[in-house]
Amino acid sequence: MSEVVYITVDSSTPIRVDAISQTPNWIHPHLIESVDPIKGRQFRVSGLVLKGTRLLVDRPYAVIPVVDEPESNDDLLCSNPACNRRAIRQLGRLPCPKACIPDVAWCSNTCQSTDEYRHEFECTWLKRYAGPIRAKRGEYDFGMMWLIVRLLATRHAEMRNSPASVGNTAALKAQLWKHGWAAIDSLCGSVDTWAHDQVRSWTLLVKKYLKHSLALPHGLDAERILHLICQEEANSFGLYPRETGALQSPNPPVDRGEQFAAAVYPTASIANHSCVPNIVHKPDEMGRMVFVASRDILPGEECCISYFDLTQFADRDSRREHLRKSFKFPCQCQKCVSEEITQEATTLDEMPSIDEL
Ligand SMILES: C[S@@+](CC[C@H](N)C(=O)[O-])C[C@H]1O[C@@H](n2cnc3c(N)ncnc32)[C@H](O)[C@@H]1O
Repeated sequence: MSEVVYITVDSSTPIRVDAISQTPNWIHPHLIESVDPIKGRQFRVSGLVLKGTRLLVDRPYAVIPVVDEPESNDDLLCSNPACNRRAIRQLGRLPCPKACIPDVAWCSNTCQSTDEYRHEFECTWLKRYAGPIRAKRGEYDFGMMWLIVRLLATRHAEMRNSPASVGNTAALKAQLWKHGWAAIDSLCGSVDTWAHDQVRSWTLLVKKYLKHSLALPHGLDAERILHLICQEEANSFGLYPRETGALQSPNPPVDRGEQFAAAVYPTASIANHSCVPNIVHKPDEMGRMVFVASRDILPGEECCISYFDLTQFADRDSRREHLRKSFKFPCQCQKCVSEEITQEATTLDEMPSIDEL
């Protein structure tokens, strides 16, 4: 299949994300990983990358649909993680034979049978806990926990297919890019980042709903699952129909649309945030995260995405407030750092001099 997707960064120059094929993952040869002392891991480029160049196509390790009224909603994604396409009712989508929850569906018989082993892992848990969690804790906590269960379900399927890949740390260290569970295992995120009350609430959720049991046979201890929640919360992406990170949007600005899914990506999660990003990102029709350069990027430059819709939080104070509340880090991007320096210089200028005192 050869499909052309246009990502519009400004109305005059459409960026062409060319021929996204069926290849699973793709990383541009100039894209490298390095470490920043403040931000941690980051993407850089080792050579010039021109505007419009595709830099990354990354398959999700786990995805959940985020839709209202799943029974009638054609935005519901196929549960087979190798597919993730829309499961359209009129094209004969299939619900779970055990009727676990209406949010689970497959676009075809092939996808359903391919996904049988992985889905079996989540099915009993969903049937038993989805209703009570939704009723007692609400949709956000349910989605967060289901994403954790789906991460564990993919790990479960990965262990069956290639058990060595889950535990062979020496071999994994030799790889340039980590794959599979090893990549998820190395995601940033720790309990220290979160408020005490938040950690306590997650600890209770782990104890009540996510510990190793017959309904959830993951074999990991409660501390590791709590750490996985912290990793998921620091690294998951909302999936939206239009691109995130366009700086010069058309007038009037076009937002990125309604969220239809949430996902965790092994490689895309290395990207740090910038309020002046040089990458736009958008999921393709299979839920793979696609990064495209939104301007020319010079050798050695950091490549950043925007973690939120820049059309919604335009001024400095609303950006900072949103980052602090939703992402829990003080932004150290080029724009925020230079605004900080300007602010400090203005404050110094406004202070009375010694002669005036
Ligand atoms: C999705 S991860 C990005 C990769 C991460 N740097 C790592 O080491 O794996 C998000 C985390 O990176 C850090 N980060 C990302 N963008 C940042 C920014 N603009 N300023 C400071 N820290 C940032 C924060 O710790 C944030 O919670």
